[in-house]
Amino acid sequence: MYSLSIESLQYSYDGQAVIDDLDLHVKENEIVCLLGSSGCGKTTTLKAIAGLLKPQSGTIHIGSKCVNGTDTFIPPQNRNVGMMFQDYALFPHLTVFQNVAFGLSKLSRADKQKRVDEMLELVHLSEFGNRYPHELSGGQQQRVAIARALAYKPNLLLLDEPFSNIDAQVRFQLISDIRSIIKDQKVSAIFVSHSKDEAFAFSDRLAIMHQGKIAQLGCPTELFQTPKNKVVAEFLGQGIYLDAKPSGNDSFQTKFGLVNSLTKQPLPSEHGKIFVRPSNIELFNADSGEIKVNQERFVGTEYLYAVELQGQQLEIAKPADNPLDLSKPISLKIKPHAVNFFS
Ligand SMILES: Nc1ncnc2c1ncn2[C@@H]1O[C@H](COP(=O)(O)OP(=O)(O)OP(=O)(O)O)[C@@H](O)[C@H]1O
Repeated sequence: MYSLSIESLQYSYDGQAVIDDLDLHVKENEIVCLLGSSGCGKTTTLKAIAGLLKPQSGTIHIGSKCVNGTDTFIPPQNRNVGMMFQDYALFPHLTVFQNVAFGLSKLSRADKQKRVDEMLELVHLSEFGNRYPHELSGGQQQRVAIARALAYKPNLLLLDEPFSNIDAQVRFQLISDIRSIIKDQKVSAIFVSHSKDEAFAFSDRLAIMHQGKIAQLGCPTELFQTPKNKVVAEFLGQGIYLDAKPSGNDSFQTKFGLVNSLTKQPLPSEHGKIFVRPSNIELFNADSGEIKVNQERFVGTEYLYAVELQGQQLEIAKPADNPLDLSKPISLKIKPHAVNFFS
């Protein structure tokens, strides 16, 4: 069974479709990231799941329970969904203990104490129960927010850009900590982000959103190696398109030589384009070569060389201990990789 199933969801603001026939299925104990550019409908999707807005059509099931359908609309407080947002929204006038206890009014005093103690221990803040939010660091506040969201044992956790206010130096440690906490608690979660680095670190599968739809759902390697379309390929990182003609079922003839693919697939015989990321291109000094470097940049462990290939700009790295000699001819080769071909 899925912990969340969304089918044919439609939502418009003032007649303008923002979610357009969206389908999404999240497995039990799975963390899925909704990843996409600004305005593609990520937050609106979360709000529809939480019941903070009412979609015009489509169905949403949380576990086996229908929370949104033709004749059904379960209000947010009855969906058993935990939420955690960018600004943490801790109550400033309540202590850490009181913040975590906030949603537990139905429990007896002793059960409440036990549950909050468990939660604070889980997020390593047992010593901080009497502090107020302003007496905590950003990362500690975020851990209180996760403790509060998990305290009443939600079936599903919704996280909207929860790490964007956290200092970059501690962000990835916090992401790893919160991921472990969610996995320990065996809760499914939907996480909204702009950042693919955060998404890779935090989630099991990524749903790339584009114009109100899921363009593709899969684990990071699957999306990288077999993007269904150009939107997905480009969203996951910089690259360029090169004219290419398939040759056999695992190589492509390009202006820069034969490119071997590590994945075999039936290919059409006509020309198309391959999407090549800078990491798949190697620059080197040769006896002859036509590659012109427009700019060289030293960034510590490597040099970045700005080049133009078939009218497209990109930066290609070389290790700092093996730089190019710009006074000599430069050539390139495209390394064997899982080639993305588009007809
Ligand atoms: N209350 C509203 N009234 C009208 N339009 C809205 C409203 N809220 C959002 N929108 C529009 O709906 C679209 C989707 O917004 P949404 O907040 O879901 O995007 P998002 O993918 O979460 O963006 P971001 O990454 O910038 O937070 C945007 O074009 C936005 O301008």
